[in-house]
Amino acid sequence: MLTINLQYNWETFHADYQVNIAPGMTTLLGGSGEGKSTLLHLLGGFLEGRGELSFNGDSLLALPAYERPISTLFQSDNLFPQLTVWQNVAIGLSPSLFLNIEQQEKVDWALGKTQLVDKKGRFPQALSGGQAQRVAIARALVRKKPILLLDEPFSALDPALREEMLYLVNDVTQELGLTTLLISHLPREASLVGGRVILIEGGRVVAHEPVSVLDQENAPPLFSDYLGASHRSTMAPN
Ligand SMILES: Nc1ncnc2c1ncn2[C@@H]1O[C@H](COP(=O)(O)OP(=O)(O)OP(=O)(O)O)[C@@H](O)[C@H]1O
Repeated sequence: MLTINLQYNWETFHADYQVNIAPGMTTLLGGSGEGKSTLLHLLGGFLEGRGELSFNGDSLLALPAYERPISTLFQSDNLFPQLTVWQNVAIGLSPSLFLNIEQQEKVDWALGKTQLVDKKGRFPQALSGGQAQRVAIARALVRKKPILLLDEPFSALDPALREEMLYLVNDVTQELGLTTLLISHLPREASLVGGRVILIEGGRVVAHEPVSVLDQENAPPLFSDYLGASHRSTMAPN
């Protein structure tokens, strides 16, 4: 269980997040500027918050980002351009890139899981956007950190590929028992991956429900307000 009680002040924006997150998929929904990324950055250790943050009873707040049991995938810039696909994954296990046999097998396993075996000698500039994000997922997989944070990593991809990535994330979350948090602007992405949804407004967690509430005729009021707005925006061309 990920236990969050975190405060952070931007100049004019005061965030105060209180929520407990169980293993599995959780999608963070909310309008632009309501505080979704701030929460992910606090969890990842990229912003220094006050309060409490613990995972299965162990406090994480004093740990620097690289010592937290967390992998983060950003929208882009997840790869090292001078390293091959294989090396970009291997660096998740060893910064020196000297891997023992067991570690090499893990890299091959992650490349298999993300269907990149035939791309392992390529450099990032020779990959499509979807392939590049699969490499980033493969690296997160070999690190075997129990918490995975996804800050809209697939928003630049076309809808079909985005769906494929979300299925992959969901698969590995279930298979490895991860606690995965995904920021999305699209409620249907939450429905696609299942699990739970959190609604963020004004720097607070204002609702935390099973994803099925999104499909209900009468969703809880806060969600129906949000869905009213986002249903219109999802009608816009992609
Ligand atoms: N670098 C910054 N400097 C000052 N204020 C910031 C900064 N980043 C965010 N904020 C403030 O924090 C609020 C929440 O920002 P955040 O990026 O967490 O929202 P978000 O829900 O992820 O938005 P979006 O969906 O547009 O990415 C913003 O409305 C803004 O007031």
